[in-house]
Amino acid sequence: MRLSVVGCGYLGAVHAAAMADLGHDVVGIDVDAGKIERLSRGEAPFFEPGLQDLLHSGLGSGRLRFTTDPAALASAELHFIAVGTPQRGDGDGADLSFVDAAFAQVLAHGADGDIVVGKSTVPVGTVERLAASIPADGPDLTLAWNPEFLREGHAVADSLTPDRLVFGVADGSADSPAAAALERVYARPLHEGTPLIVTDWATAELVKVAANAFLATKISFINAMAEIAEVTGADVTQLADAIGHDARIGRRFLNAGVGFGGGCLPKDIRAFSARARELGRGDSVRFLDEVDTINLRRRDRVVRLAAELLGDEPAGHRIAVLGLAFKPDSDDVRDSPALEIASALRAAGAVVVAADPHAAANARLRDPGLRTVDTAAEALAGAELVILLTEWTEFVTLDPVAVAGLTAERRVIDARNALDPEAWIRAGWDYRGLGRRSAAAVGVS
Ligand SMILES: NC(=O)C1=CN([C@@H]2O[C@H](COP(=O)(O)OP(=O)(O)OC[C@H]3O[C@@H](n4cnc5c(N)ncnc54)[C@H](O)[C@@H]3O)[C@@H](O)[C@H]2O)C=CC1
Ligand SMILES: O=C(O)[C@H]1O[C@H](OP(=O)(O)OP(=O)(O)OC[C@H]2O[C@@H](n3ccc(=O)[nH]c3=O)[C@H](O)[C@@H]2O)[C@H](O)[C@@H](O)[C@@H]1O
Repeated sequence: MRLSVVGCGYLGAVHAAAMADLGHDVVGIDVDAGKIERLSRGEAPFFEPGLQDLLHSGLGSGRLRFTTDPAALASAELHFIAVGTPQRGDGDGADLSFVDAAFAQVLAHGADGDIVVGKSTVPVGTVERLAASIPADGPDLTLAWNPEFLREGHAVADSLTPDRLVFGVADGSADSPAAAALERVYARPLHEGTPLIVTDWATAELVKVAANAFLATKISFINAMAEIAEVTGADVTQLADAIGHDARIGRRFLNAGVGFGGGCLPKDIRAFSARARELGRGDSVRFLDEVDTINLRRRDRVVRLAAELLGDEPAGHRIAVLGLAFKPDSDDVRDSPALEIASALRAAGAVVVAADPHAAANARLRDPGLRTVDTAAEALAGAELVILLTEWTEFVTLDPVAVAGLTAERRVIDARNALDPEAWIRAGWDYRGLGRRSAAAVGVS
């Protein structure tokens, strides 16, 4: 099929390349000329494992191209909208101006019979509003919403072999032309057995925010347990292992630490709450405000713990920060707990030296005064405190014996509970996890 993807960011660039891999003719459109230039050269504009190869094969096949020209929409019969829906500057709700602008472009360049498929995460009711906005003399477009569940760092596999597909169509019927068109788009994964749910617009919109709200809740739940563990001497990692063996609970997304960040979970739960309030159902998801509060409290906890370990005054002390991205295998620093903590410690006067394999440049764009270095060893040199904030493999596999010689003091905060406490304690470190058992209780002398 002939497809367009409007918006080529973390979601759209991967989606465009994945659609070409599924055998479609795809044009990716973005207003950012620099991004389009890099994509057209086969260069991923952000770090995402496997994306570069997927781009190369798409461009090489002749089935994938990128442009800033919205007139290219005319070459496609089905248009994916993958632009951003960030938190509004003046409140918790989603800023839909990019979605509206992208839809206006499709209206301007699309043709009768075209199908518009939203992938951006939007508040429930958005599709209905867009459909109602089509002018009487506009093209006869059909709207569908196909929410995306990819995870950064796993985006290629998640796009090529999703764990489920959700098609939201006007009448909620699998027999509708829009559902049939989407079945052709996703013929390969559907043939491979990917579960499909065809539903109405509102359910499809809600599925997406409900999924992210559930994941965020799971993380804040375990972080709340970490807070209790901290005052009782219990160990939250063992607690997570123990409850996670119950298949009804499951161990995934029960890693306590510094909490969730990124361009999605934080803004999506806030937008969901804001939308529920608009609908007069704020009470139904009020717990999400608590989920947000618990999450943000974990960042403060790390800043306070750092101060405590440095004699209550971080000013002037050298701190090695390992990790700036909101999660490993990504260069994304949007609402990154790691970056926020590094910046807060700097603001408190600490001499912060940070390392991240891929996110340092993005971090410096947001905090230009932040000192970054290329390797963990450089960050650790002379440090009085080490804080692990993003669990990149190269950080969690550091040898505590070998790196002990680099730092001025052997103090480490494992803000992701990703290190082996016993190994670090045995190597002479004052190890602090978040909600993990203390050195004495681990039984290491
Ligand atoms: N990043 C992720 O892992 C996922 C994101 N989502 C959702 O997908 C949407 C996009 O998210 P990201 O890709 O992370 O955002 P992003 O900010 O990385 O990408 C958005 C892109 O849209 C472009 N854009 C804005 N207005 C445009 C227009 N009128 N025409 C063409 N391009 C335009 C921007 O230049 C930018 O490149 C959001 O709603 C997000 O919640 C959903 C699932 C996963
Ligand atoms: O809507 C989106 O954009 C996406 O948001 C998340 O994906 P992503 O933000 O890429 O990353 P996650 O793997 O979900 O991690 C989110 C945050 O939670 C944190 N996290 C995750 C798991 C955990 O156990 N503990 C924990 O603190 C991570 O460090 C990270 O900061 C969802 O997992 C995707 O399904 C969804 O498509």
